[in-house]
Amino acid sequence: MSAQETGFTLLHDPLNNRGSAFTLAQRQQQGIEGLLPQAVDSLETQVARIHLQLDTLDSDLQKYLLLSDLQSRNQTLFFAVIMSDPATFMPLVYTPTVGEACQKFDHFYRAPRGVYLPITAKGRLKELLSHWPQKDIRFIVVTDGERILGLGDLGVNGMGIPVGKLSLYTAVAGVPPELTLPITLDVGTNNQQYLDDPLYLGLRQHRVRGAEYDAFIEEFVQAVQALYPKSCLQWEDFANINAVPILERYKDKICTYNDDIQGTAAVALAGIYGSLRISGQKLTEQRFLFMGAGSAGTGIAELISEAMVLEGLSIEEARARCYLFDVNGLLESTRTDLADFQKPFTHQHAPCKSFVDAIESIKPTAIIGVSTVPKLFNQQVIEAMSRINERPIIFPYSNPTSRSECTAEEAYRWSNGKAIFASGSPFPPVDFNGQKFVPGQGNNVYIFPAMGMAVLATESTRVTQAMFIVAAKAVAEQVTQASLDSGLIYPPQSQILDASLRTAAKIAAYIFDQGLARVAKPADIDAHIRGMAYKPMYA
Ligand SMILES: O=C([O-])CC(=O)C(=O)O
Ligand SMILES: [Mg+2]
Repeated sequence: MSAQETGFTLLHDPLNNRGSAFTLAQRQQQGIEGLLPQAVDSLETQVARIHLQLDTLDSDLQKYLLLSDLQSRNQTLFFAVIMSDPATFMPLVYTPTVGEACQKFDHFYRAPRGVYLPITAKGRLKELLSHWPQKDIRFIVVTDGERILGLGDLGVNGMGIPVGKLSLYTAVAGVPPELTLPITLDVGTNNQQYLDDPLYLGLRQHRVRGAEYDAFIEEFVQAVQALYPKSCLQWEDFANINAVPILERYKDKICTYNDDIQGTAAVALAGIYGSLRISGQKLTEQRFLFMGAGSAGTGIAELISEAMVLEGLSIEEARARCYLFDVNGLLESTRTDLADFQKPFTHQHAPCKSFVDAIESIKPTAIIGVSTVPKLFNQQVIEAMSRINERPIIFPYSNPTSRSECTAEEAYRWSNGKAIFASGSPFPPVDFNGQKFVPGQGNNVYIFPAMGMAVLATESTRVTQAMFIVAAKAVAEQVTQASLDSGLIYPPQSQILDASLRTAAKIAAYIFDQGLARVAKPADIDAHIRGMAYKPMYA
């Protein structure tokens, strides 16, 4: 706790508040004796009290709100609770519950969190950013709220996503919370429901586009660079039209990445590597068909292609093994409605409007759903995949659960237990034909916190595509044979902190080898990272 901070303000500072765990000596020293009941709790007792409070609530949204209030009151306790049982708490502070929390953010708004930068403040972004109390910021997750999960344009209500992602940087990979900063850029919203809602909290105008938007982003990037020169900027849940050009513009200039494009790509690649351990096949033998042709789909396709190049294919041969399908059908060379970023995956093929026909013709070994449209992997689709493949790879990656292309139960049932399955949002285990299947969560949460920890430990100047391939391999390597036997192709969530620290160490080693680090290489990278990792304890 800081020297000047005494008394009442200390009890209202979430970074330093200990609530009922302040010792009697601390209470006397800080002038807060009498402001708390007499008992002095251990952190364990405080955690048990929160568990008890959560048990009285029956909706996940209520639990989310309780945890969010706790985060604004006592951060140590918040992280101690989340880290006490990540498999239980991740679905509450992250997908799927965070999706519902974002949709209703303006109705349930309590304490402010993070920084809001409206386009009406252009020219003054540095000033607004400087109001954030912490000065050493290493990770920023920023959104403009236009494509929140698969839920679409939620305007400033999207702030739940940067907040949730950064909580996981800490809970899942040990990045100290005071080094993180969630930001929402408010350029308006095209969501009429919000524009008509008197409780909506953002600018009441349609989204700004074009040169004015680009200039706003540029001013924002410059302000971040000026105030936080060691920070890594993570773009999150921007619409394709902005996500792709922003990443292109900045990826070779600053330490930055797009989680939806690159983080999702890496977790998909990890899932493919894991699946190949089950099927015994080679990456270069696979054919991928994507449902959805946005930046997540092309991002995965590109990273898979780059990984195939490492195994001997040319980039053209590799991309030729990745096909995309969207609302207008298969991406093929007669289509005239395609964007530049989709063209590398647009191949010679007859026009095809039916996904099942595309499966019959292309004979993919894997289908990956990034469409945000639920139920597109229907019985016919899964049956077709199961006819063509001994072990079809079925990845419905859209989030939250309500947008998933199919459920785990459907995939196992319709494939007669043959599917190698992973989904973007979590599904519970499935009993089918006397066998228990544990579906993996193919979510970028296996990647972005680890990437953050690696960047922190190395002060890397860049985040490169190759770093995501290293991350994917590191995640897949850790999956045990026992997990694979139950169908689980990712490390179990109960051990996600340990898994992320291992992944971070692998990425960090690569960063040092590539000369991208701004700190000297420690003798033992693993120990260095574990030593830096945040532990939820009162200092
Ligand atoms: O947040 C998640 O669960 C994964 C993700 O980035 C998205 O769906 O946009
Ligand atoms: Mg996202």
